[in-house]
Amino acid sequence: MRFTVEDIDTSEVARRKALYGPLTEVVRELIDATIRTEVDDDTIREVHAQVRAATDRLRARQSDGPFGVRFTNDGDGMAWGNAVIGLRNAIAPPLTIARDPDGTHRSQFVLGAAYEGPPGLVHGGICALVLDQILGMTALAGDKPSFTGTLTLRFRRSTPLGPLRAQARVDRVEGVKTFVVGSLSDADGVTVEAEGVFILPAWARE
Ligand SMILES: CCCCC/C=C\C/C=C\C/C=C\C/C=C\CCCC(=O)SCCNC(=O)CCNC(=O)[C@H](O)C(C)(C)COP(=O)(O)OP(=O)(O)OC[C@H]1O[C@@H](n2cnc3c(N)ncnc32)[C@H](O)[C@@H]1OP(=O)(O)O
Repeated sequence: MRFTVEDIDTSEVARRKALYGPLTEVVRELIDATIRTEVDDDTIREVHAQVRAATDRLRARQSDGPFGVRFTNDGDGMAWGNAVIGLRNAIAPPLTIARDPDGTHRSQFVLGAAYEGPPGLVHGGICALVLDQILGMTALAGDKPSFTGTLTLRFRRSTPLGPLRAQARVDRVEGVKTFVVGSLSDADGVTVEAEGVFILPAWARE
């Protein structure tokens, strides 16, 4: 598993965020534009060649596999490849997840055309993706890893594409198992309810 430490300080983290964040954002826009564009065929072919060329330039030097979760010397986690929150992942919406003093985790975000399932509605698997992440981060205690054992969802009504909110809180802890509850909501209230059992794996126990 790729948990690694990078020997970098806060200013280097900030420099990398300022460099890679805008690249990811423009690729995210490219994904949306690819779905929604109605320009003429020649323009599509030209843009295809330009994107191919840009991709080849980025691949001139790249890592062998996924980004992994990297920690700085200060112990800050850089989950920059993460599918939900990753700073360098254009597939990630991305979510910024804040923690209240009472431990509740919350996020407000917008899911656009790239997350569609039924017409105009969020794909059920995307609802699960977002909820797995926020419940999973809520379950994390200190630097202990916590893996989703079971995630149960109740889709109460359709989730429209657009502005949404998610929240999660720990319900109870039983030994190595943390039970977390949460929900996804639109402006009219809850659309999906979630319950998760997150487990400190055997290999990470003292
Ligand atoms: C990903 C964690 C990273 C953490 C790093 C920290 C900081 C990083 C910085 C930023 C964080 C960024 C992202 C992380 C946050 C969220 C990510 C979302 C979470 C995920 O996306 S994660 C991927 C999907 N997830 C898996 O890929 C798990 C595959 N699986 C396994 O790795 C094992 O299967 C495991 C570990 C689940 C259990 O294995 P094990 O050997 O440790 O468990 P063991 O047998 O000892 O059981 C102990 C007790 O759990 C009960 N139990 C066992 N399995 C259960 C189950 N499935 N459901 C309910 N209860 C279960 C038993 O019944 C017993 O209960 P009891 O004690 O009462 O008898």
